[in-house]
Parts: sequence; structure tokens; C-alpha cells
Amino acid sequence: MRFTLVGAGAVGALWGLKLLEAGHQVHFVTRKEESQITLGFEHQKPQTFSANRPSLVEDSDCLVVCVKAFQVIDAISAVKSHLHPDTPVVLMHNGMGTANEVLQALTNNPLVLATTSHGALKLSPSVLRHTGIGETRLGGANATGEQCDFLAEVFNHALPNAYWEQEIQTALWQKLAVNCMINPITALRQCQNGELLSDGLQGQLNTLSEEIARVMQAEGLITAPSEVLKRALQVAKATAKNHSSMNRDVHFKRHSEIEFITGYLISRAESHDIAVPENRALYQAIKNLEQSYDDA
Ligand SMILES: NC(=O)C1=CN([C@@H]2O[C@H](COP(=O)(O)OP(=O)(O)OC[C@H]3O[C@@H](n4cnc5c(N)ncnc54)[C@H](OP(=O)(O)O)[C@@H]3O)[C@@H](O)[C@H]2O)C=CC1
Ligand SMILES: CC(C)(CO)C(=O)C(=O)O
Repeated sequence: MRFTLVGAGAVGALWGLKLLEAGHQVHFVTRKEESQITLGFEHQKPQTFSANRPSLVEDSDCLVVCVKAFQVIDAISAVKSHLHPDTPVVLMHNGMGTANEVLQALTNNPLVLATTSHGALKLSPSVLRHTGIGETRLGGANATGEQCDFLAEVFNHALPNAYWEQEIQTALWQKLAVNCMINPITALRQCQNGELLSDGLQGQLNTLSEEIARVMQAEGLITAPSEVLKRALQVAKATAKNHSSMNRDVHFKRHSEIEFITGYLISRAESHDIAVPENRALYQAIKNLEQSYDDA
């Protein structure tokens, strides 16, 4: 297949390299004026990819958007005029809340939402480390997107395990819940994910999981606070030595995805009239930090 990947960051590079290895054609759209880019796994021969060629966007069989949640709309706007209306578009990012705006911008394209738990880290602009083996879940966001289940097989062949979900909202909410628990706490404490397993945080984690489960239930998902907590602690254990993405954003004084993680939870809680004070406090603390970078 002919893929265009929008965003050559850690996740874009991981999928680009894996899809190429699996025999697909891969073209990147980046924010720089460059007609080719070089990417490779550490200790492996780097690969050269074409970049920013409108004709290759037009000819794409699939467009995969691998940017941060707050960059999705700009990224779609940049490619929209060259995109064939039948080309499936896959959004792969943490957080929720971009799909409706993308559906409005791309009224005809099949839209697929994806969530991955693979870990990837750029050691330099062209060198990538696959830091953690995870899995990828994909599912349709509109009627034509729901017919794109073949993509799960293609993705699974390139980088297992990838699954097609009839109800992608469940997978997205489960990942959102994990991110709501791990990301702001590890960002504010500037600690590794494993610190969530320490006794001192149990009370706060219980409250967060109760609030999150209540919102998920109101959204029609069958879950309990104990499941939300268990899933977050499992991920914290499996990624104990990692720094979460929000931890790194705070460390480097960058804007984080808080608006699309805890912010999304809060907006859904408001629409169901559910109080989520512990999540709100974390949200506000991260927003205050982000404001302080802007003021500096
Ligand atoms: N890294 C990981 O291990 C994991 C990440 N995720 C999620 O995946 C998403 C991507 O993460 P990650 O790859 O780490 O993030 P990065 O910041 O490494 O990559 C994002 C890339 O998108 C590029 N970009 C931004 N806007 C545009 C645009 N308009 N057009 C083209 N390119 C653009 C950025 O370019 P520039 O260099 O110009 O800024 C950057 O290279 C996030 O939601 C993240 O939370 C999920 C699971 C694991
Ligand atoms: C799962 C987790 C918390 C892994 O660090 C993550 O998705 C992130 O850092 O954003």
C-alpha cells in the first residue's frame, strides 16, 4: 500500500519504519521544507523517505496522522487540499476530542481512530528507539471508516499486535483513563511512572479512579473504579522506569496534551453533571504551569 504519514516524530517514525519493512511505500508530511528525510532505528542502517510531495498525498491509499492531539486540526488542514476524498485517514494520538472536528473538515473520507501503547523515543532527529512493545487498536469513526477493518491486518503485519475494535470508543476511553491517572501526577511530581505504585498515592488514585469510572459509566461504558485503577497500575508497573509524555512536556516547558486528556474527561463530566474535583485540581495545576511558560 502507499502510505502518507503526517508527523515524523517518535510514533510517525516507528510506524514509517515498520510499514516500510513490511513492504509498503511510505511518504512523510512534515512541517519543514524538505523533500526527503532520513530515519532509522538505533544500530540499524537509516532509510530515506520522500517528504512533502503533494502528488504522493493524492496517490495515498491511507493517511496516518501521528501528531500530538492539539496539532491534529492544523495537520489535517495542511494536507486536505491534496487528499483524495476516498482515502482512509487514521488518527493516532493520546487523548480524545479531535474526531468531531476532523469529521467536519473531511466530510467524505473514511475516518479511523487508533490508540497505541508502543513506546518510541527519538534519540536524535533521525534515530529512533523502540522503547516498549505494546499493542495498537483501531476502529471506525464514521460509516466508511467502519469498513476499514482490513487496516488492522496491515498494521498488525507491520508491527504486532494490532486489532480491529467494533467499539473503538471503549479502547480510547480505557487509554484516556490511564493517561488521566498517570500523566498529570508524574508531570507534577516529575517522577517516573513506577512511582504510582507507592503507598503515598493510593488515596489520590482511588479518588481519581472513582471520578473517571463515573464519567465512563455515564458515557455508556461498563466499568468499575477498581478496573480503572487496576489498568492504570498495570501500565505504571509495565512502564515503571519511563517518564510519561506529560512528564517530559513539563520537564522541557512545552505545552502538553492535558486539554485532550483530563480536559476531555472534564468536558464530558460537565455534560453529565458529574463533579470531578480531583481531576480538575490536576488539570488546573498543569494549566498553571503551562501559563507560567507563556508568561516567562
Ligand atoms: N512516543 C510514544 O511513545 C507514544 C506517543 N503517543 C502519542 O502519539 C502522539 C504522537 O506522539 P510523538 O510521536 O511522541 O510526538 P512527537 O512530538 O515526537 O511527534 C509529533 C510530530 O508531529 C509533527 N507535526 C506537528 N504538527 C504537524 C503538522 N501540521 N504537519 C506535519 N507534522 C507535524 C511534529 O513536528 P515538529 O518536529 O515540527 O514539531 C513532530 O515531529 C501523541 O499524542 C502521543 O501522546 C502514544 C503512545 C506512545
Ligand atoms: C501510557 C503512558 C502513560 C506511558 O508513559 C503514556 O501514554 C504517556 O506517557 O503518554
